[in-house]
Amino acid sequence: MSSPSSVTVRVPAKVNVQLAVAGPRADGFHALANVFLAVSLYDHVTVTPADSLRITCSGPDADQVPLDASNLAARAALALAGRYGRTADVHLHIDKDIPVAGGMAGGSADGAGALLACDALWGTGASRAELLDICASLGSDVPFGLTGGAALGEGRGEVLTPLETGGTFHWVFAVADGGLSTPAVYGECDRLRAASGTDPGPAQPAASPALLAALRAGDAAALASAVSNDLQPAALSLRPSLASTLAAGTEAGALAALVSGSGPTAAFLVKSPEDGERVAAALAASGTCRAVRGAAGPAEGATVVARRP
Ligand SMILES: C[C@](O)(CO)[C@H](O)COP(=O)(O)OP(=O)(O)OC[C@H]1O[C@@H](n2ccc(N)nc2=O)[C@H](O)[C@@H]1O
Ligand SMILES: Nc1ncnc2c1ncn2[C@@H]1O[C@H](COP(=O)(O)OP(=O)(O)OP(=O)(O)O)[C@@H](O)[C@H]1O
Repeated sequence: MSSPSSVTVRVPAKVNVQLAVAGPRADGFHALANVFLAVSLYDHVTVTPADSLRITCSGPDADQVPLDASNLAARAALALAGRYGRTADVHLHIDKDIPVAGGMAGGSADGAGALLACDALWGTGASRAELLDICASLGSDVPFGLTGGAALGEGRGEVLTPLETGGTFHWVFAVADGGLSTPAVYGECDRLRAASGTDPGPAQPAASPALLAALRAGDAAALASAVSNDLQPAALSLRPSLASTLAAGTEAGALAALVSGSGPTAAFLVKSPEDGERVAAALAASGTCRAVRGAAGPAEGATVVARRP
């Protein structure tokens, strides 16, 4: 079979339904019990052979995306090329729908998407385990971009165990004006704990049995009672206005309101797509966020959606 002239991969955003954070490790990372759920907001990464590595980006937040070698899509292409002794002479185009620096792992999604796209373009024949290993070298959230669905991330979040889900969960996301830096939010979490004398708990936090049962049962009300995010106080400390976004969604009838990962996107679990529309309209009218998006999870991980001959 001849190699394709271009490959497009679709890759989802994530919300963390549980994010339990231990104290800082010696390497500066924090051990996590990170329960990821992929949701139906997607970036598309298209890779085409070119004279040298080049990146372009389209979409509402495209101006906030770096187009140099620091882009996770470029880093993924270079890492795969390096492993297979070839050059990464490709044009990577990112069609971006995932909010940038919003706590929804958009950059990580692009890393996973570019890796799968280059793998298909070059026909490297890399195993799933090799691809996951490269993902983990790129960032803690990147392996989950490849697998999607629902998974428990341990270690710094890169050691994944797939989780069973018994149904579809509906969400509304309130996108904030401006992003938050992930290291700054972890740093603020450490600072707040030290200042208040809060014990960061066990060296390796555990997933909540009630939360895992709710996911397995597809029970949105039970999931709403079990969600938690240890980074939420830190995100609120750095972005106090987030409190009014969370309150607006709760008042509008969301089952649960929480910060997505390191924020500042606010995530609202709702009973149904119809309830989602009501909550979305109330959030849009509240003036407490820049944009509102509905989505559902679990969503499929990185998937080749087009392969041009
Ligand atoms: C907040 C989450 O999005 C939740 O899924 C992730 O933990 C962040 O994952 P990520 O963006 O892929 O982060 P990485 O690129 O691996 O690390 C960026 C920085 O975040 C902090 N970091 C990240 C992951 C982790 N378990 N502990 C950390 O302290 C570190 O300061 C690190 O230097
Ligand atoms: N492909 C990419 N898309 C967006 N940002 C990228 C990309 N590659 C690198 N970055 C850099 O990463 C930073 C974080 O962007 P990203 O959208 O991944 O944040 P995030 O969703 O908060 O991440 P996470 O949830 O994994 O902590 C951006 O400010 C940008 O400088």
